Amino acid sequence: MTWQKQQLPSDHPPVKSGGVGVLVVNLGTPDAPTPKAVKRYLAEFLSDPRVVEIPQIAWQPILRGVILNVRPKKSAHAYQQVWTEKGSPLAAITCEQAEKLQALLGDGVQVDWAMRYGNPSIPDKLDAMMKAGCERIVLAPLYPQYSGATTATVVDKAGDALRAMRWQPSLRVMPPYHDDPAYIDALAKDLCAQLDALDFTPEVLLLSFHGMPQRTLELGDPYHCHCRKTARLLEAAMARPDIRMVTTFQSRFGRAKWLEPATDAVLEEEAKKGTKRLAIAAPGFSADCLETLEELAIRGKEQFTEAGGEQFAALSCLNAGEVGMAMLEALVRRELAGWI
Ligand SMILES: C=CC1=C(C)c2cc3[nH]c(cc4nc(cc5[nH]c(cc1n2)c(C)c5CCC(=O)O)C(CCC(=O)O)=C4C)c(C)c3C=C
Ligand SMILES: [Fe+2]
Ligand SMILES: [Fe+2]
Repeated sequence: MTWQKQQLPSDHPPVKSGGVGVLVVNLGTPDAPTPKAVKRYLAEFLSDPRVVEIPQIAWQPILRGVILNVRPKKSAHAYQQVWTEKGSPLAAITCEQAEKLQALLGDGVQVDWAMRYGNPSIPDKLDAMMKAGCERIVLAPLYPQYSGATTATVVDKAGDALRAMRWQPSLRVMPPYHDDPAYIDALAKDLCAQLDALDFTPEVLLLSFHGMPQRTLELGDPYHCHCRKTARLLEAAMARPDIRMVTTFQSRFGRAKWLEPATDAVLEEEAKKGTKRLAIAAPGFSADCLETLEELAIRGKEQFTEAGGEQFAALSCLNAGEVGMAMLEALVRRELAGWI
C-alpha cells in the first residue's frame, strides 16, 4: 500500500494520476428542434456578453421581451429541416470527430467532446475527465479563426469550471489555426475533390464565413483578418484560376452593421449579373450545422436560383472525413507534445 493511500480518509475520491485528456469543443446547439429547446439554447447563447456586446441592462429586456418570443419558432422550423436521426448535425458530427480522434490518438489519451452552450457542457466534461484521472487536458475549440465571441468564450467557460475545482487539471488551449498549413492544405484538398465530383464547373466559388458585427473589427477582434487570411491562402492553395473566388459573411443577426459583403446579397448580385453556376463553401465551420445546411444549402440555393442562377452546389465542411481528421490529429498532437 502506498503512503498516499494510507493517509486518505475512506470517503476520499480515488486518486489516479497522470492521465491526459483532449476536450474537443464546438459552439452548441439545441437538444431538440422545438421552439422550447431552441429558446433555452438561444437564451444561454445570446446572454453571453461576448456574443452580444450591448450592456446587459439594455440587452436583456430586448432579448427576453422580443427575440426569445419570436426567434425560437422560426429557428425551430429551420432546425427541423436539417435534424438527423442522431440529433442536431453539429452535435452528431462533433461526437463523431471526437470518436475518430480517440481512435487516431490511441488509448494513452482520453478524448471527449463538449458544447459551449447547451449540452454536453464544458464543466460536466472537465469534471468527468478529472474523475477519470486526467490531470492534463488539451482544450480544442474547433474554431479555425479566433474571435472573442467564439474561442474566448470556450476559455471563459473552462475557467469558470476550474474556479469551482479544488484540484484543477493543467490546461493547454489549442490555438486558432486559420493560417496553419495543415488546415489550409486539408481544406484545399477536400474542396478541390468536392468540386471535381460535381457535374458542373462553377464560375464562382463563394467562401462564406460566419458574420460578426463590424464594430468587433473596429474594437480589435482579429476574426475578420483571420477569415481574410484563410481565404487568401486557400485560394492560392486550391490553384483554380478557372474559378473566381469571393469571400462573404453570412448569418447577419440584429440591426447593427455586420461584416460585408453579406453572403445572401452576393448570391443575388452574382445571379443578377449573369453568373449561372456557383458553388459555396464554409471554411470557418469545422462541422456542418444549421448555418451551412439550412442557411447556405437550402436558402442560399433559393436566393441564387430565384435571381436567375442555374446550377448551385453547397460543399460540405471537413466534418469527420479522413482529410479533416488527419489535420485535427496533427494540430492536437502538437499540443500534446511533452505530455504523451
Ligand atoms: C464560426 C463562428 C461563429 C461566429 C463568429 C458566430 C458569431 C455569432 N453568432 C450569432 C448568432 C447566432 N448564431 C447561431 C448559430 C451558429 N453560429 C455558429 C458559429 C458562429 N457564430 C454556429 C456553428 C451556429 C450553428 C449552431 C447549430 O445548432 O447548428 C444562431 C442560432 C440559430 C439561429 O437562430 O439563427 C444565432 C442566433 C451572433 C449574434 C454572433 C456574434 C458575435
Ligand atoms: Fe453564430
Ligand atoms: Fe444563421
